[in-house]
Amino acid sequence: MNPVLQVSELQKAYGAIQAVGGVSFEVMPGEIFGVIGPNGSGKTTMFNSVLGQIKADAGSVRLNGQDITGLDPRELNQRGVGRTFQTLQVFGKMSVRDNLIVAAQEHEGTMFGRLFQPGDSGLGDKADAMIDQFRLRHVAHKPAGSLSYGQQKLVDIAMAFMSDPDLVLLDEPCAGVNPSLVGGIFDLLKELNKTRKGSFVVIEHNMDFVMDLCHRIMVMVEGKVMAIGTPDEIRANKDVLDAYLGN
Ligand SMILES: Nc1ncnc2c1ncn2[C@@H]1O[C@H](COP(=O)(O)OP(=O)(O)OP(=O)(O)O)[C@@H](O)[C@H]1O
Repeated sequence: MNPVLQVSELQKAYGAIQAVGGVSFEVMPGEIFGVIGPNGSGKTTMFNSVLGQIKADAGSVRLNGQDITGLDPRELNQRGVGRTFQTLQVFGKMSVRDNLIVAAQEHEGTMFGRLFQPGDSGLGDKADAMIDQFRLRHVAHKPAGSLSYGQQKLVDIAMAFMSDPDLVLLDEPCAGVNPSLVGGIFDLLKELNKTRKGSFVVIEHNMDFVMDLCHRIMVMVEGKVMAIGTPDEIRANKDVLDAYLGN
């Protein structure tokens, strides 16, 4: 089996700070791959370099064997890579349903939805199916900005899945979410992984969430990979316990 994502020797510095110092890992088809590490260990910088949000200084990124190093986020989206951000990216004044339609339109390369009120453009059924899967039916026609933070987070995640991506990168899906909604996000990601057979990369500080959700986990410390392994291997790793989990 060939990896979906292959990151090799990725590097990114901000002046004297080596935010990402030669990170390599692979994500296999259908795998949920977690990324953990202390604040400032380079997780988001690594993500943004993989996703073309920022330009890496060195290293390469391959998607299904093809070199995608340096492609911009729109090109990546059209090649089947979805993402969520640490901060919400929903359009507050648009309805939940229209947010989902716009996300799919962007994948198809039309800016129509951003420029005008989106019509259905054949994507309404798909948006409705996603709304049902994410249990958002009761708020589907409300402006996304009027929803609770946790519900907006669900909309944000649903938007990433509207393009039927092979690979989705989720940056802290639980951050700021009321604990009562965290279980819902967990169940959804498990279900999406099973039904859509996509691969996910998940940055998350919630240890129970990440340990239960992920097949393998990478630990980053000071811009480098300290360990990659199954949750049990990571829990038992002495270096990881000393540097991170034991705190
Ligand atoms: N735009 C930037 N300019 C300068 N330094 C930056 C910038 N972005 C990140 N850094 C620095 O790079 C290092 C890695 O930051 P990064 O946000 O990638 O870590 P992180 O592991 O995602 O942290 P957190 O868990 O807090 O989100 C930190 O020292 C941070 O201060």
